[in-house]
Amino acid sequence: MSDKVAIVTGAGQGIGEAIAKRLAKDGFKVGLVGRHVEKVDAVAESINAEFGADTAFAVKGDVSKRDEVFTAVEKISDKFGDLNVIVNNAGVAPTTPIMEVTEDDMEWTWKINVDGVIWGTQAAVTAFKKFNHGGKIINATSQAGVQGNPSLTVYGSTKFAIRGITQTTAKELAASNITVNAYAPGIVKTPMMMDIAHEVGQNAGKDDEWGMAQFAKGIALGKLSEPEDVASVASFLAGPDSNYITGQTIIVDGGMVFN
Ligand SMILES: NC(=O)c1ccc[n+]([C@@H]2O[C@H](COP(=O)([O-])OP(=O)(O)OC[C@H]3O[C@@H](n4cnc5c(N)ncnc54)[C@H](O)[C@@H]3O)[C@@H](O)[C@H]2O)c1
Ligand SMILES: CC(=O)[C@H](C)O
Repeated sequence: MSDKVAIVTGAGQGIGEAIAKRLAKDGFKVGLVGRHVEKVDAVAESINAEFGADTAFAVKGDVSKRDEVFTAVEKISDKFGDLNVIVNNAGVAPTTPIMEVTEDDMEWTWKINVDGVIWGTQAAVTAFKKFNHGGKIINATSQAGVQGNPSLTVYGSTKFAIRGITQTTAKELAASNITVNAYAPGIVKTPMMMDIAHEVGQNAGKDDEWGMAQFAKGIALGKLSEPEDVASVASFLAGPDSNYITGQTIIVDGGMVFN
């Protein structure tokens, strides 16, 4: 059981929702941050119904905007009186065949996926120091940040970048008793992945199932993961058993953990 406080960004659906629910089950107070406040409110309500009122608290915030991230972290840490873990989960994944990449694709995707990790890290470290203790930073990369995926150059470049940020910040923050790690899911059944499968299928004149198969066959087990599989790794990284692990990326593929 934990009496600690965690924040999860992009917690309105998919992997972020699963992580928020798992950390609540682990005993955390959970702050949920999302662009669409009605979605994170709904997840917070379901968590409070299951784990007790005031377990979860939702705040609107766009992770690409530094001020909104700091405001969200301040609101949540003020509400619960502490902060111990942040999960920089929010992300977007446009399908971008290399010859179709635009400047907007690059700016939009990097501002959310990469800037969002930087702002979440800065805001969390600011809170850890305010409460005079260390903490844990957990970033969302991807198998697409470990191996190149065709049609995902822009997205994949952000996920490779997040692995690098995880390593650099882990070294910078170790002296402050702050660990930084990342989870790298394989192919997980979420709206993001369904959208990619649809786009890839459409681009090839095929159906969504064909599009999904283009990714699953490239993954070690060729199996799809559930958001809860990823949440189990986030639970480990948020808990005390991972206190001496930092700068690492844990691959979650087909419901199994690889490294
Ligand atoms: N689904 C997969 O197969 C898969 C695999 C590997 C990695 N990932 C990563 O896991 C994370 C979650 O993915 P998912 O599949 O649950 O995605 P999803 O699209 O289903 O959910 C992402 C959530 O993030 C939110 N979000 C997007 N931009 C935001 C912003 N600017 N500010 C705040 N919230 C924002 C969305 O509203 C959504 O609720 C992402 O970082 C993704 O790159 C997903
Ligand atoms: C294709 C993939 O790995 C996800 C979206 O990160």
